[in-house]
Amino acid sequence: MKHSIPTVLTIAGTDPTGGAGIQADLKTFQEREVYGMSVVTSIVAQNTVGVQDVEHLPADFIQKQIESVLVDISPDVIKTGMIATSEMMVIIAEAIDKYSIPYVIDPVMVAKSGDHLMDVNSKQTMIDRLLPLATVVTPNIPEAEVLLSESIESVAEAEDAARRIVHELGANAAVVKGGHHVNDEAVDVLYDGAGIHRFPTARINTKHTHGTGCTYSAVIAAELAKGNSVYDAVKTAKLFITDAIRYSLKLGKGNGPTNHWGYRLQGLPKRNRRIFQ
Ligand SMILES: Nc1ncnc2c1ncn2[C@@H]1O[C@H](COP(=O)(O)OP(=O)(O)O)[C@@H](O)[C@H]1O
Ligand SMILES: Cc1ncc(COP(=O)(O)O)c(N)n1
Repeated sequence: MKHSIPTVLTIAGTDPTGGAGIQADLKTFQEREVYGMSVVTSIVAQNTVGVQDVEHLPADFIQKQIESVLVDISPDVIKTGMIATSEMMVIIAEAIDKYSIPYVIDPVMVAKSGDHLMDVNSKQTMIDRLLPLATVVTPNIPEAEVLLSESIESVAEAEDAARRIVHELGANAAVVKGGHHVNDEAVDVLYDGAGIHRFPTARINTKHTHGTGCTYSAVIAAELAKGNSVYDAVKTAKLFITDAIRYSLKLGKGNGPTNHWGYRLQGLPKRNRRIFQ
């Protein structure tokens, strides 16, 4: 730990409805009791229904924001979410490399609404420049399929994908998340370079999963900043996101946000939970 408290910097896009992106990351950092900082890559006009418009910040201004943070309060961990273009990826990779900071990459490509958040032509830059720097990469099934150019139909294939992302694409560890499997379990699989670990939970029947991936990777970044192992960080992230989905807030007209303090409700008497169910 570099400072009096663990510190994490997120570099990502925004969600004005507060369920995904930078806003979800900062709420999660606060819940995990690490000091959160943020650099905006793109300003997204979006809500629980979809993405209405996107304004990308110039890459050199993203670089300026990163430099402002890094020269002053150097984070224990950097997390990235939405990075729309190759140019942005190169600038971010250069900063992470220059300052040698542990790095969690959530390779955000398409929002739950189906809107594209990453230019499809920048996939190779993500693979060449960002993945080799990653302490952990957290693709969902469609993202792992794009990274590896292969389809994933089962948990065994997800395990294989996690291994390949480490051995062939150079990440230190990979978690392939199970939210997109069509079965009654949501199984995340971690390959940490030494072995495979499965994190299964029952699938919760809800449409309120906006920002699950952002929240999950933010927990991993927070736990790594505290000095925990990748295995323990993923275990905490899975517990945290399961309660965030279970106690979701039923906000919005579409796929609503999760409840970033849901895990605090575990163990409370049932009557105190009623408003969340
Ligand atoms: N309906 C669900 N029930 C339980 N867990 C879920 C559900 N949907 C997603 N998850 C969990 O939420 C986390 C994020 O997964 P996923 O939805 O695949 O990512 P993304 O938001 O990047 O698409 C994972 O831990 C996954 O297992
Ligand atoms: C700025 C930003 N970053 C990421 C997501 C993905 O969120 P989801 O988990 O709903 O796919 C998003 N909707 N907006």
